[in-house]
Amino acid sequence: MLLDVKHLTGGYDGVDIVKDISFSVGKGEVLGILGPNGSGKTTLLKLISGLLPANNGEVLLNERPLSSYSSKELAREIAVLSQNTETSFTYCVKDIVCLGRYPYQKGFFRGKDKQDELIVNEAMKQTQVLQFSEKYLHSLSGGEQQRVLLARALAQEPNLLLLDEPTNHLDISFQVSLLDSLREWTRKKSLTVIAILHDLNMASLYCDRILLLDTGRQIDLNKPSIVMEEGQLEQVYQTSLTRKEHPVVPKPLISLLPRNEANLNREILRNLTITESSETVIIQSPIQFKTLSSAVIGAGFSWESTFVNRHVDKNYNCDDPQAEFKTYLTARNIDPTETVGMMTAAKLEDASFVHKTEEDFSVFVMVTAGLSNAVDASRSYYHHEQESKVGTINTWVFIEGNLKEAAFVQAMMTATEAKVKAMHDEEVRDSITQTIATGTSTDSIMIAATQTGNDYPYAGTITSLGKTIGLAVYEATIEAIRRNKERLLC
Ligand SMILES: Nc1ncnc2c1ncn2[C@@H]1O[C@H](COP(=O)(O)OP(=O)(O)OP(=O)(O)O)[C@@H](O)[C@H]1O
Repeated sequence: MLLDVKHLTGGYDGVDIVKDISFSVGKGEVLGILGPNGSGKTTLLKLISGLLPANNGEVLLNERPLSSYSSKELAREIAVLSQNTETSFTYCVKDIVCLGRYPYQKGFFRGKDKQDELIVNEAMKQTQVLQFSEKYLHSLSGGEQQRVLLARALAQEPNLLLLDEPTNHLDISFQVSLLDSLREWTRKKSLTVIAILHDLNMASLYCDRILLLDTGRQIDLNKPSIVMEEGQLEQVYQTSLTRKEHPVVPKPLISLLPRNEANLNREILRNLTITESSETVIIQSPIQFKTLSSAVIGAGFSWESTFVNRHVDKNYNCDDPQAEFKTYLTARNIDPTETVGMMTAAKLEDASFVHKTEEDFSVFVMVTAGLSNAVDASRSYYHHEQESKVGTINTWVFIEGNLKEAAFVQAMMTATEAKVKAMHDEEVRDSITQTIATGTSTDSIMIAATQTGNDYPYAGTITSLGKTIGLAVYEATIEAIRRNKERLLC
């Protein structure tokens, strides 16, 4: 281990600020320190760097007590980028970065050699401050000063880099570039980084492990996916927040919840405006619903307030239906960025609507069913060619409640199972296999929740929410199927 911190306790004027902290950091690791204001993060960093003497416990660097290092020796091992940028410098940028080479100078009057020049240049290149070489530090912006001081720390060629809010003054591009560079240096040069970060998501994305502090105590030390547990962060920061997984990399992301967004909002389902014509069924809401859908517009998870089920001719064929649908919506003054849009060749006059109100929540379902393309999912393997027939069952489920993501997925399963049962009970058949169909080959579904009111972690078939979804979707699908059958008979 490069660094071992054992039962470290310390503070100011005999008052212990950080208490009994223990952890080890290996070569090439990035350790993030998180915690609320005043929780002791900077104090801990000062104790680790030797700037502040410990009242108890010890810090071992390369298995040697910190106190056994001379100050020059220590400067070759540890570089510190502290929170307050030193704007009082009257040196130019290059001279400041050169100060990073001081621990390597042997004689008092010995100047910089070629090696020093190369290292200083490289550090300035990596932090993108070469263009400021001849400028004075105080003439630069806060973010530029921050990068110059980081260049000085890098010029020190330390094994351990201690950073106190290194992204403080940086815009998002420099934040990402700095943290990307840190990651690269840890891999290539076995540099070890301990960084105090305030941005939970940056910590999640860039740290191997996170040390979480609260009132000077070690609350957790683990990888981000474990430390960044919703309840634990809410407790430590005394703030409402919610955790989601990053859409691209396997790391958690934290979103803050503004207080007024958490208000109860009952009766929303009764305030939906439904406009029906042969061309569209449009449902509009005064609030945005959180939706999970397989729609042409607004697929996946999103927040939407307008829901459009659009009739298209059975010969509708378009290379880019998404672009075409967006143009269609825009021409009708409907904002595609707040819309879930589905298409169907089914007659929209046959749409069925079912509303169920329970004590704690309500569910509203709309189904349109065209059946000519009905398929048995267990035997669709025997469909050799893509049939040209068009038929779609579009199912919309609106829920008044606060659903966890798992509940969205379960609501989708429950609604699908209810649809399949309706197909079974109405004996809708797959025209190729002649077995009972389970749906059509182009079915689409949407679960939309107000995210207000009671919490629903689950929506499986035996939960109170699942029971109501199952019944409402079943009834609506049966009705839509019967109307479609009647139309075919006429
Ligand atoms: N030089 C000092 N002398 C006395 N008390 C101090 C000194 N520096 C900090 N403190 C106190 O120690 C406590 C922890 O401060 P510290 O700066 O370590 O917290 P922090 O977690 O880094 O906070 P922040 O997120 O606000 O930067 C605070 O209550 C602070 O007032």
